[in-house]
Amino acid sequence: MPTFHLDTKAADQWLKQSHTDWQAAVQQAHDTVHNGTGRGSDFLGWLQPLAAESEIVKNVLHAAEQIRANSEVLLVIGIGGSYAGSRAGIEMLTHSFRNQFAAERQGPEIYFIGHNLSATYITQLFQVIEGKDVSVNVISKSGTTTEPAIAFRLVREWMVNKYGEKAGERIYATTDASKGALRELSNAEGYTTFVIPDDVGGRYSVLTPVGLLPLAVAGIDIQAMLAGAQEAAEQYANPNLMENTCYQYAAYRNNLYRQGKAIELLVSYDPRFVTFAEWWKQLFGESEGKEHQGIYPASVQFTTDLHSMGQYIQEGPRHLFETVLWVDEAGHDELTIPHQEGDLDGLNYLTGKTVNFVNQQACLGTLEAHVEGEVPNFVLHIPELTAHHVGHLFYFFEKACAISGYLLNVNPFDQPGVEAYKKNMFRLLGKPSSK
Ligand SMILES: O=P(O)(O)OC[C@H]1O[C@](O)(CO)[C@@H](O)[C@@H]1O
Repeated sequence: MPTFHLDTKAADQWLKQSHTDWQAAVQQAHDTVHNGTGRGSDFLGWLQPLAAESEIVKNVLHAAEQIRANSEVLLVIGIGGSYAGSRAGIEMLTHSFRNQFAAERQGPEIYFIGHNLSATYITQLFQVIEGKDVSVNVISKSGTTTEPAIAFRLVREWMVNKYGEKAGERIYATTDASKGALRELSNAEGYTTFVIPDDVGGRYSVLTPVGLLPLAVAGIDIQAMLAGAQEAAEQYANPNLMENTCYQYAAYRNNLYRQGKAIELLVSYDPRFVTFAEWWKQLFGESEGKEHQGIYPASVQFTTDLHSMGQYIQEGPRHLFETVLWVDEAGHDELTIPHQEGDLDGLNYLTGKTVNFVNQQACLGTLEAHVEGEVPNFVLHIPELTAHHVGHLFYFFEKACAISGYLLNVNPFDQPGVEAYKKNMFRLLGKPSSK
């Protein structure tokens, strides 16, 4: 089977010259993760992906079938790690215009809510779902996060107005096994619930019921996804830096950081990666940005952003490096550039070429230009956007992030900094201390 690999001359050269310097540190980070001896080691539950045939997965599939059978819309309520992964997976693996394109869509329309406090977004979403049959998956590990809690209160009221006593049969809660307001409410209302394991933090939870239920409702083969994650877990359990692409990525980015490259751009050449980049930013941003350290994770979409951020990347401050996601089999090779009499737009030199070919030349040309402009980069080759490979991809970055965090000497599993805004917001809102 074609596999994930890293590619660029600079990274290869660095690896050949420096692997011995980095091997000891990588081995130490590997042991810290695998022996559970580091800071945050209570949160290593993601290291072994769920078995595709497990009871949990069967229950998720059963709930997804129910939702697909009786709903025109699924509302997914969550923020951060309780939302970005499933949205990313759906965007990578289903039709680009899924919600608008009933003929192609497998399953209900899926909308996300609870990841902002925009009255406009919420109001307009209620307009979109008016008159439709709706199910709800409310997701919150803590069960107390303000944004999804407010959204759920509004959605619950809407559901009770529409379905009365039967509203609860259409509400699925994914939360802690025993604590938090959402758990208490779910128990009181008798919702079907799924558990976010104690040892999996929000940003590492996409391959638990957090991500799996919305993904399954979208018609994605979650068992193939878990098999891909399992493949990655085995492949990246090898501590040898020369043989482990995931560890090479973790070490190389730390090496660049030590040379003053403080910003990493995740680059993709397909809008299907827009939300994946958001997921990746949370993963690395919350994991590494602490103790006044950490690479700033940013993202760009090419070729779109070559016409906006391209200038900055080429000639701005030299504190950037790029990680390019490239899909080897992009699909739709049938889309070729037609011949036109007169060649008034000057494009006949491309007659018969696929759009994918042009995109690839754009990528190669950009890589060359950015290397010349002192923006180091490397390419992660993804064989194809299938459920299997996307499961592998999620795991790749989760593992890389844990290793990278330990190489940076921070706890990759906590996020104390996010409390600061909440404290102020609660004071401004007059939240009682007992709540
Ligand atoms: O699932 P919860 O507990 O609602 O948290 C959502 C997100 O909020 C954070 O706790 C940060 O505010 C993230 O770590 C998490 O992914």
